[in-house]
Amino acid sequence: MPRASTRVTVDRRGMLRAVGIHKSTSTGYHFRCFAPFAAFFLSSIFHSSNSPTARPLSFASPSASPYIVEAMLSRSSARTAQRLARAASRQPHLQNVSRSFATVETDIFKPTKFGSKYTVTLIPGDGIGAEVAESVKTIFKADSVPIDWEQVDASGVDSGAPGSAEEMFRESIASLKRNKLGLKGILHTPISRSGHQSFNVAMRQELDIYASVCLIKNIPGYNTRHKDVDLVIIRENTEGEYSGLEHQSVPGVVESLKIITRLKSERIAKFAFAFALANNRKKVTCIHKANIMKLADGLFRRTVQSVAADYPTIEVNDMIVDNASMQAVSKPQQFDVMVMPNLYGGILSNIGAALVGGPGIVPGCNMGRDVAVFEPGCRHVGLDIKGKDQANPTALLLSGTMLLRHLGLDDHANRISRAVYGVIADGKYRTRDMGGDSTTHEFTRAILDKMDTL
Ligand SMILES: NC(=O)C1=CN([C@@H]2O[C@H](COP(=O)(O)OP(=O)(O)OC[C@H]3O[C@@H](n4cnc5c(N)ncnc54)[C@H](O)[C@@H]3O)[C@@H](O)[C@H]2O)C=CC1
Ligand SMILES: O=C(O)CCC(=O)C(=O)O
Repeated sequence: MPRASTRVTVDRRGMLRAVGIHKSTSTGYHFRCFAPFAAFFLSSIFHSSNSPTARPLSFASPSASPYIVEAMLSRSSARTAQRLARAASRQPHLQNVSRSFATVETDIFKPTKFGSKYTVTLIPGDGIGAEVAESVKTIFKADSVPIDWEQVDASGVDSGAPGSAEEMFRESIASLKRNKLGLKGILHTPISRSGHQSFNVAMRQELDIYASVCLIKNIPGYNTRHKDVDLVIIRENTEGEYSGLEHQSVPGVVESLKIITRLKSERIAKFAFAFALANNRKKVTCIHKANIMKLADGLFRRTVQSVAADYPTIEVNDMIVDNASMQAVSKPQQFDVMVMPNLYGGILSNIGAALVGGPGIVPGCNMGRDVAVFEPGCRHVGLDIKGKDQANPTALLLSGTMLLRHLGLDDHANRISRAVYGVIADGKYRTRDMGGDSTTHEFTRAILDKMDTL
């Protein structure tokens, strides 16, 4: 039977490092296994520090892409990491040693792997989904990425066939439960049809992929109004305003329930602080509206503050969501990691996307205890440009490279992301949303050509 463990170490700079070891006791076959650490995905798409010595906890080798540093921890190893971080911060001598600290047996999940290939669920989604998913498949194939896609064409668009949308949705959930790992576009939710539940939301709730991570950072060579934007939006994904509990008390009076629980607030807060710690980020800002929703957002805010006490090395502050929106467009550089309830995350990830170039370039993921689903961080369907060969595939491609890193396939991730950034920096091929006139196909071709030169 395969067994897995995590070794957590503190390096000579006092940084925590975790290495997953997957052991097959029957074959004696050992390999480094990154992907199973789904419960805490700790990621920053670019190197977040100017200091050459300050490297975040990372599975990427020091020679990996200068842009990308990512790390993952299982739930239990993350807990251990937190404990060790506290211990290390109290014991200065630990900052100067490099030693193996602990071995933790974990309840890690195991993505499906046949032979040397992973099976990953691919849900292209509605609107531009098919086109950008095609771009990902083409580029991954060209780089011989060891992934077999299990594609499920779920859709929120009403096809008229009774039950078919629901059936495909159920199939996508089954596939994700089986494979533990997915790449997903966005499913449309008609505004006008009452009673039609959002499949996106239902999926996050059913799989309990509770932590949405949206990476907002300027792309080198693509200038927007603000420079040096580098912030991470961590959003509770399963409750809050998205609980879907609404009813009409009497005609003309609707009650819509926002659910905030201490348990879910605590786990998203822990995720945010563990993320900050692991990625050498300095500050966590709690976004809320506790001046008005004193009970709900008050609980969220208090919970974040109490979790913060376990992370003395990370600065913490909080900000009312209205002000945060204004601050984000006027002085986004003040933000580092931001943690918030569901709806505020939707709004701020849209503001964030606009700061750095739009929804077409912002990657993201949704992390749970058992399942990880990578999807564009700013979740747009793009029905208006469906089938027009105009979509920017960057957001899905970079979400895909995050997935590769999650699997420990750093070489593939580095090559692909370098090619994407390289093409954007060259400026010759850019899609319309970035001010160019390249089609999705031309942009994809340019990335393939760039990969040949790397
Ligand atoms: N309407 C829906 O069914 C859903 C809406 N949402 C939420 O609502 C927000 C807005 O959604 P919508 O109004 O449906 O936005 P949308 O899908 O209409 O997108 C807004 C604009 O951005 C463009 N765009 C988006 N992605 C692009 C890409 N990759 N390349 C080039 N252009 C791109 C679209 O063409 C469109 O002009 C989302 O951020 C999300 O938070 C989320 C899921 C489903
Ligand atoms: O699924 C939908 O229609 C909306 C969900 C949403 O707003 C989001 O994913 O941010």
